Amino acid sequence: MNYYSPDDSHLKRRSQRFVRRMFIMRQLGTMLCFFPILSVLMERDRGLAFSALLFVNAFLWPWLAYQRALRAEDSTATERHNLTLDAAFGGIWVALMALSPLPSFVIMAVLASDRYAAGGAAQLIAAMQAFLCAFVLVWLVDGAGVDLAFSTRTVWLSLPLATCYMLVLSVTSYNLTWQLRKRNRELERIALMDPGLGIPNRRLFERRLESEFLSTRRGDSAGYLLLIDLDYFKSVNDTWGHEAGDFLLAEISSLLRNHVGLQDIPARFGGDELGVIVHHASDESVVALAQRLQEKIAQVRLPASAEFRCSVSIGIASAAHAESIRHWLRHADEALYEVKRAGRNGVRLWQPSLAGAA
Ligand SMILES: Nc1nc2c(ncn2[C@@H]2O[C@H](COP(=O)(O)OP(=O)(O)OP(=O)(O)O)[C@@H](O)[C@H]2O)c(=O)[nH]1
Repeated sequence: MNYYSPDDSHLKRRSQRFVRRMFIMRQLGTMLCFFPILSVLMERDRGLAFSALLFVNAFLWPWLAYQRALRAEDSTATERHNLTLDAAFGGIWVALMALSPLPSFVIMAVLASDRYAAGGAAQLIAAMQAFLCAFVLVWLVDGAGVDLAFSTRTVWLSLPLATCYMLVLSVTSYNLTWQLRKRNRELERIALMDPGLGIPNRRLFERRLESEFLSTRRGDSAGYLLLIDLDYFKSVNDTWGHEAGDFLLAEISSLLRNHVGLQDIPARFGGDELGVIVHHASDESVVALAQRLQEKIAQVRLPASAEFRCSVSIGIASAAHAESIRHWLRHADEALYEVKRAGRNGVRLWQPSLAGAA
């Protein structure tokens, strides 16, 4: 089962948003088309019946299409069908205008860009087919007239359609892109943060590790890596339960967030192991920072036990001594191993003499 696929209610909400957006665009489009088409129909003396039909298409059809899509089992598919019907109606009006060039081309441009924005190439092709079928049919039945003259009034009445509609379409498309970008950023944040601890996860940590390593290599900073491992954490779980273990990890993470420098990055390295990338430090200052963290962590208490004392082992390595990120990580691990080996609850800075310790 794919746990990440959207559920039915989510899909329904998304469909309804699409239908509402299309309703607004359709209302605006048909209203702006109404005036230039009416102008041409009047110039060609098409009679009241066509004007009435145009009125229905411009002002009633958007409501009918909206209700039809909203009530449908599959709103998105019905709305796509509505979009194709719009194109067919467009073809009918272009035929009845005897291809009057200005309104016809503006209507075709609006239909094409709108269909493409709503449903990509598939929607555009379906719309073009519907447009051409309706156009050819009505045009032939209507006597295949071609009237290339148009009045100044028709020109003026076509301008709002050519300008306003395109502007609204661009704004709508931009807003959608912006929302998508915002959602992507949120998804990326979720993918790179540890949900329980509110600090970066190992994936983000490794990315930052790389940029810190390169920055140290360039001489822009002096990066250090702290690997922090909780001592006897298994016994915390065994004695006070997994929830107490989670609580402890969360307390220590929030403590790291609050006590490392603004440019330093705390993260969950995995399991009960945490890490901090220190952006710029010296051997003395980084050891002092690790000891301060150790003291703070020792003050953390479990709600279930006042006697409980927490201790951590911290291995430190400088990026300057490493040839690669892998080496840097290994050095920190070797330093941590040394602390564990020496009885835990300590801080150790990697030195070349420790190479191969772990
Ligand atoms: N509560 C809780 N426990 C976790 C989590 N992740 C890992 N653990 C537990 O952390 C324990 C780590 O155990 P070990 O690697 O043996 O380490 P330790 O008991 O701390 O022993 P030393 O590191 O040698 O001092 C395991 O029992 C894991 O189940 C977590 O997110 N929450």
